Amino acid sequence: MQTHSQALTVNGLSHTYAGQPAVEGVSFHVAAGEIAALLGPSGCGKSTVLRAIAGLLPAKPGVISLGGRDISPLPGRERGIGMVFQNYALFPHMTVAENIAYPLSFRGWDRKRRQARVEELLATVQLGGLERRLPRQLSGGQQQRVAVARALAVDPALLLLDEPFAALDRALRLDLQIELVRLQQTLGITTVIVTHDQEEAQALASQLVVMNRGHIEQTGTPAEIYDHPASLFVNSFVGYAGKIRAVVESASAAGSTLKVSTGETLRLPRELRFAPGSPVVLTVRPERLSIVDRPSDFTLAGRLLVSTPLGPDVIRSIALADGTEIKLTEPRDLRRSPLESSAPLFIALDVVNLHVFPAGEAL
Ligand SMILES: Nc1ncnc2c1ncn2[C@@H]1O[C@H](COP(=O)(O)OP(=O)(O)OP(=O)(O)O)[C@@H](O)[C@H]1O
Repeated sequence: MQTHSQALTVNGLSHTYAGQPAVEGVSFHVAAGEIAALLGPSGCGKSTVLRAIAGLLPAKPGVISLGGRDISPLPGRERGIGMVFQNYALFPHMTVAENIAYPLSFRGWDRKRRQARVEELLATVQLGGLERRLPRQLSGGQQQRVAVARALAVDPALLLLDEPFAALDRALRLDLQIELVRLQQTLGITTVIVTHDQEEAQALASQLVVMNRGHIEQTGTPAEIYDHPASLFVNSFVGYAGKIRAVVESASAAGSTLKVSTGETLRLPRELRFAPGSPVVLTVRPERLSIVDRPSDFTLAGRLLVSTPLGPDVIRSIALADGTEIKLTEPRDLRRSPLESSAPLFIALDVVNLHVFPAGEAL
């Protein structure tokens, strides 16, 4: 099966529901053949953006172009877009074959041509032999594949998926995620997926568009966003980050000094763009912390609260001197004697890579 994937550009998209702004000034670009994820908490406007791209809502104002052509004035049906909704929206009284063929009848395809296309699509989504079933006679995963096949029927230049795995259990979700990536790579179709699950977004997409309260916080590859979050919100939403409050004491090219909420002083070997006296939040990724025997300019004293094994790693919850809790992960070392709960210890921070944000930023 061949597709003609095209680049998607959304520029300055806004939408209001009954005078209430839902999304404002949303702009991003997805290269042809790429898979992008619109990621953010419930209610941040992801589905609204997707529906506007699909032509189900007007982009007021805003320009949406596909393959360099402004499609904003076109009705949804003429945009060359396939969409899979959260609940799949299959017609319950139609068979699998009829559901998939539905968009083709609008295009005036005759019966024979429709049949051949349905067969091809059923093979693509590995549902051969189930064409006469009704949706209720299928599992959730099979229903989702029918919805994907229907979205692909008209050979769209863009595939939109709104929380396509939300209704499925964890194990099946992983299988279908792998299947979707394989299908997307085989077809090379430009795809935008909406999800509130950051792990799902990182696993599926080569580009993340992180949204918060109707606007975009950051776009970038999963690694860029994880390693260089543009805001405290992004840092906290994509992956876990421990948060430690501090006040900047001095900041110069030779290094910066911070007074931590625990009363301890930390030295950072870099200049911070904060004036002395600024309240800040330090964020630390669990895998970048380590337990050490002795204090230094880069350590904070802590107490082990609990250790939980997770596959090859162990996750440790640590309380700092003022009660601030942070998490640390390290490879499970079977040779080492287990750390005792409430044992005093020192946490070495990765002072090169930790992030510093203004304390006033919403968490
Ligand atoms: N039809 C509607 N009428 C009025 N307000 C709406 C409508 N649809 C969405 N909203 C509001 O617009 C905002 C964005 O909603 P949207 O569904 O786009 O968010 P979302 O990020 O997709 O959320 P979720 O993950 O929960 O689906 C929310 O505040 C929501 O309550």
